[in-house]
Amino acid sequence: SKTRHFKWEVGYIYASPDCNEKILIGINGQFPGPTIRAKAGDTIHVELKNTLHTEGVVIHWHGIRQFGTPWADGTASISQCAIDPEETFVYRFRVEKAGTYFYHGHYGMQRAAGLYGSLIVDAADGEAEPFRYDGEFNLLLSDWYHQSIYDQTVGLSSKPFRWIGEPQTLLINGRGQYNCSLAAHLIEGSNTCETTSKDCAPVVLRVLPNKTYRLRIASTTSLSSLNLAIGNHKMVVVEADGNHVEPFMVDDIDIYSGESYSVLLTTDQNPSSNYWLSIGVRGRKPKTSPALAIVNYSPNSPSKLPESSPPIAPEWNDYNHSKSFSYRILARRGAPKPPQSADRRIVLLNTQNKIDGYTKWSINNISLALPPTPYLGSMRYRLKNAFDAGTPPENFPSSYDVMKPPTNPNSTQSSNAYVIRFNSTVDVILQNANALAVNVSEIHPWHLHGHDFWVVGYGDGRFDEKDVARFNLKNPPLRNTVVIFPYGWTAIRFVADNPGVWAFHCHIEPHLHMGMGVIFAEGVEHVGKIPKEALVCGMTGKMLMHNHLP
Ligand SMILES: O=C1O[C@H]([C@@H](O)CO)C(O)=C1O
Repeated sequence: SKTRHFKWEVGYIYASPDCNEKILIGINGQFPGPTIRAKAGDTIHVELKNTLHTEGVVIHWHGIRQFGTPWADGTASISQCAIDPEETFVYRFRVEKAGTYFYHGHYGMQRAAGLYGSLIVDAADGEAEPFRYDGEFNLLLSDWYHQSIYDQTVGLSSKPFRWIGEPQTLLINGRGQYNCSLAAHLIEGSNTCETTSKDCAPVVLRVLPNKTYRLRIASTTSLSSLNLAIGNHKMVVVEADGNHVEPFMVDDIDIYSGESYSVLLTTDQNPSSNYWLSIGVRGRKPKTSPALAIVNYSPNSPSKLPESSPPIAPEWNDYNHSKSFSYRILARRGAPKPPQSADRRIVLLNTQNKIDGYTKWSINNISLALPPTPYLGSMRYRLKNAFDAGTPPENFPSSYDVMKPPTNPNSTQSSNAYVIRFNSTVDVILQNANALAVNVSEIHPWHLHGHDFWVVGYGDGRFDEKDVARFNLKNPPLRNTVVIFPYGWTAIRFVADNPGVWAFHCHIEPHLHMGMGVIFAEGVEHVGKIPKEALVCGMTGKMLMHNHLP
């Protein structure tokens, strides 16, 4: 195995991802950031310089466990201090498992400003994936707003609340078309795209007939849940979040923010034609046009547009369609099985509510407020008063009606954390509920840092003790992100075997910003020597840490 070195500068750049010029956060002048490609077992070494003018930055390596390197998880206030402007921080960590991953900013709403890129881990030398393919494509999906993340952040934290609304454009590999469609000639009422900027040129997947391609698909959207389909073609799902799944064939896949998949695409259709790859919004009434890419059968010209309309996506609120897709995702035969019982069960009720008239999201009536000192340091060094004391609740009142808006919408804020016994097995039940408005319950994709977890069950309505008997302990899929459906619950199981402090949160950027997350701490006493640079800032910080007082 190798150490792979990268030297990055994070900074603002002018770009036109959807043919409209904006400023966004790029890396080395690129958007999306450079793709990291490595082999399982390699060490990644990223020397990251912050060249943003007036704000800190951190980068989270989404799906990478950071086993033994919890300080490299890249979560501001949790695993490290934000890196100050002009400072350099070294992220050094191992990538243990082959799969499709990505990285992104985890400070404020910087991910939504474009701070993301792909991280792809190939099988180690001498190892093979349990499926074969002739070539591959990488599709990093995102959504794009014309409003800046500063406008958004202030709006979300204002009274009255200003919601960010739906995105203007969906992007594939950082490119999209605003307010126009490549398929305008086939879709009544849509505008033709007239632009020459290569920033927003359509993505073309150039294929040969009768081959099998692996499409690596990851979503780092700020808000949108997505559905992806390819005209005339079926896909076989083989990977989810860096874990092999039992292969199954579909017409379309749903992908929520924070998730990744690999699908196999066999180019067995009429080769004289090209085909659309289309991505649309689900779970929220779509106001954003689908993003289109072109599957270009060689030797056709890539500019030969497909003759048929883009594939019809399922209705945005067809939750049965989405559920049946999620329920089909099961571990591949031979995959690691979960412990057959858990030592602890934590039930997390997700509610939208109010604090002093501000709109928030809370978990068991606590909205997460991050402390100024990163938990990893304050817990490792047992500092008092660095964050709120006390254990957050493990459950919610049995009188709470998850099908109705909260009778008392008022909630509280806290930075308290769940401390989990090292090496114990934990079940978490994510319970969805009605939001503040009547008859509204939204999709939330939850992402756990530092772990993969088994998805052991889903259900509608309120979770009940007797649902435990229905948990799938035979072939539950391992993942790092899982969705809770409107008015439903999702059960996960994991082993707390990774010393560190880990965020567990809704991957919707504005929802995290509104407090939708919790903190898990496990085995912090076993955390090795934390690089001082993670916990202090500047030379005075280093000097004081070294106790070399003048
Ligand atoms: O957090 C959210 O706030 C809005 C809405 O509930 C209030 O404007 C919305 O759709 C969210 O997901």
